[in-house]
Amino acid sequence: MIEAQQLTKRYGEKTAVDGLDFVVKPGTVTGFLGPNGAGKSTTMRMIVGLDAPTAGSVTVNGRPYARHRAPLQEVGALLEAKSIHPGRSAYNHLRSLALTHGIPRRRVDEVIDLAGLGSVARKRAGAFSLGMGQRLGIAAALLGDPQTVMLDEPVNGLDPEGVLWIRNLLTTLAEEGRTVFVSSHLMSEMALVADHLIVVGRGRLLADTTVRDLVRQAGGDTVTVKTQDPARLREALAGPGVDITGHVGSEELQVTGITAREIGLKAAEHGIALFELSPRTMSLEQAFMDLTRDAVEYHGTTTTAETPGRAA
Ligand SMILES: Nc1ncnc2c1ncn2[C@@H]1O[C@H](COP(=O)(O)OP(=O)(O)OP(=O)(O)O)[C@@H](O)[C@H]1O
Repeated sequence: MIEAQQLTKRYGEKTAVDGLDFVVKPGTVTGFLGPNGAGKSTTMRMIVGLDAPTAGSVTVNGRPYARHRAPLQEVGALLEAKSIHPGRSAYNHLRSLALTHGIPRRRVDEVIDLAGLGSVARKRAGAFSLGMGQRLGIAAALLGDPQTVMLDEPVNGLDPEGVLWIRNLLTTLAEEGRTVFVSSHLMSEMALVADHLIVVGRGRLLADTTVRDLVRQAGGDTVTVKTQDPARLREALAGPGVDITGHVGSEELQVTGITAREIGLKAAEHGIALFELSPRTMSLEQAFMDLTRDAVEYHGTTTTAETPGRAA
């Protein structure tokens, strides 16, 4: 559990985080969303004591991070700043972290496997691709088997397989009852993995809601599903508030009132093959953009500068 109360950080004139109140609960994936410069990384740094709040407070499992006797076993964090010696192997990096925190050696092997680093664990971390670096960072975050896991933009630099791996990992960690807090500036990514969303803009709280409610507010909770067995899928998904339409004989259904994730899980539970599962993400992105429009620090422009003509 992470609890922020009137959490504030000022850098000189700049207020990066402005009176944030929120609670991140265990057993679910909470997405921390906001446009660039919204204050997500600053908030996360304060959660693990890398930055001190100017005002307010933030606790992890009831205490400020620094007051925990074994913080690595309490909170595992992947923050953007990497502190890995480039000449050291992934294995040695994790091994030394484990040694200094009283974590048994077998846990190092476990997280190496978990992060899919087995084949490169003995190579120099300095030669790692961005994606491998992310995996190593996540392995380090999980080393202490922490109850709370916090990841800042974890899918950055990952290939599609890595993105899928992260999604499954986050869901599994939440299912194990852990608190999972993950930042992103991509609504579409969060919609696939998070149950709850905390949205910030210019350091302020803009929304603290479920993905489902946000989508519903935006009127965009229709999911297109293509399946081998539409009749059985209809039966499996039927429930209060769920509406399913589709042409007779067609493999395609339009489903409202239930998320794509829930549809996927139900289909898997009933052993029904799906060929397509697409939430109407445009309206989700739109909901996010509407929410954060006034809070975006750096607006792009659609007018491009004139390119100087080439001399004939
Ligand atoms: N050390 C610092 N000194 C001065 N200003 C800072 C510092 N760190 C962050 N800021 C400013 O605080 C604001 C919030 O930054 P932060 O990195 O927390 O945002 P973010 O939501 O994580 O953004 P991004 O998605 O781009 O990573 C920005 O305007 C940033 O320029």
